[in-house]
Amino acid sequence: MTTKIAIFGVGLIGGSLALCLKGKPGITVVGHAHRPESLKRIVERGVVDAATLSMEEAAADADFIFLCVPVGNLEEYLAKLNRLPLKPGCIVTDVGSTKAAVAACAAAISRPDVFFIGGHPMAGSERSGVEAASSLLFENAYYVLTPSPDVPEEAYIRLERLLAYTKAQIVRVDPVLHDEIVGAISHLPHIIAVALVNQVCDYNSSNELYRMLAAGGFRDITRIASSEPVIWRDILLSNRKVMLDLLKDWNLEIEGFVKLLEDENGVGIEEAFQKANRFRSELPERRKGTITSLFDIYIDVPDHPGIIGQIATELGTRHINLSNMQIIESREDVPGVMRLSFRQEGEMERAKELLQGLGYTVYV
Ligand SMILES: NC(=O)C1=CN([C@@H]2O[C@H](COP(=O)(O)OP(=O)(O)OC[C@H]3O[C@@H](n4cnc5c(N)ncnc54)[C@H](O)[C@@H]3O)[C@@H](O)[C@H]2O)C=CC1
Ligand SMILES: O=C(O)C(=O)Cc1ccc(O)cc1
Repeated sequence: MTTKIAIFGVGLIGGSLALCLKGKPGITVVGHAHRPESLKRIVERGVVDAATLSMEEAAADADFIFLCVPVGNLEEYLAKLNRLPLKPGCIVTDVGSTKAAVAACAAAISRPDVFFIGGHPMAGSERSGVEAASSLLFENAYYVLTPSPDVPEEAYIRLERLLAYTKAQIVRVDPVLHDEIVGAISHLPHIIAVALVNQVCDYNSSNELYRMLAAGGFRDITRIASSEPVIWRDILLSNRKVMLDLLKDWNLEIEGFVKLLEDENGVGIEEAFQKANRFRSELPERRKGTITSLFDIYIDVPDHPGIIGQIATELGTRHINLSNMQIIESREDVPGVMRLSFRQEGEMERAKELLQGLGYTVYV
């Protein structure tokens, strides 16, 4: 007996799910694309067993349907699916970054023999499209599910079992609460990153030195400003009410800083940094998969040819598996900083000891 999985929207998230599920015992993954160009990309990337432009064909006899399209298209996809002959017991789920709107919409078109369970894998990247998909994207990440109370436990468990292939940790959250929390920890940071980059972009139009001098710190905190505009337009509009409240609070935070500076309140500035430092140090360890790495160390490296090869060889000889290596900052007159990423904490610790032993300055 085969389990048919239909994935609508095989981009970063849909493609990563496809890679997690394809080839698993008894599973067939069918991808749906809304345009011939997208179909070609999915087939070329080889993430699905079969691909089609026909919604009907993709959905026919599917045991699970994953909607991995932009949030703004979820309602339309649900409405179209609702008109198709779906297999009794079929579970329809989505991966959208907001959950309240899709939950309301699914409730309005629910059918007794088909179950909708909202979902949101809390992993991703600023990249998009099937080319960026990875089977390891969800490993160790949280994966939120937001079933309505009338979804039978049997259906929830079936989905949870299937998602075990992603190696994510499933958490059950109320959809409205999800949007409030994710609004603060994901959507607000995206707005702030974009606003900051655009502020500097405007200054830069009268003086190119801004771009030239913008280095590590600016890049680090603005990575997510490079995220897909259509995906983020939809997320922010869908979570509009929550975002408006959060932005009011954000304005208060910023006004607080304005006041501290106006008053030349050094103690207050220190307190603000101490509070942030304390809370940040209590954040859970990074839990994401490969795209943002699990365990990173940073080392000062003199900027001379051969250094990358030397470090990689030292690690390789001791069978320490490196998942990524990146020069973050490199100038002729100062040491560069290299980021080494490991999938296992133990490997990171061994690399740290080894490199310290070889005389490198290592930071965690
Ligand atoms: N980017 C991220 O890091 C994360 C995104 N999500 C959610 O996952 C969903 C998919 O996002 P990504 O995979 O990042 O985006 P993506 O742009 O990589 O993929 C979107 C896919 O939907 C397809 N699509 C189908 N109908 C479409 C239409 N009418 N208009 C535009 N595209 C259409 C596109 O061809 C593409 O394959 C979104 O709902 C997003 O909120 C969830 C977690 C993380
Ligand atoms: O790139 C990052 O760090 C992200 O924040 C990725 C991301 C984007 C959207 C989501 O709904 C969840 C995760």
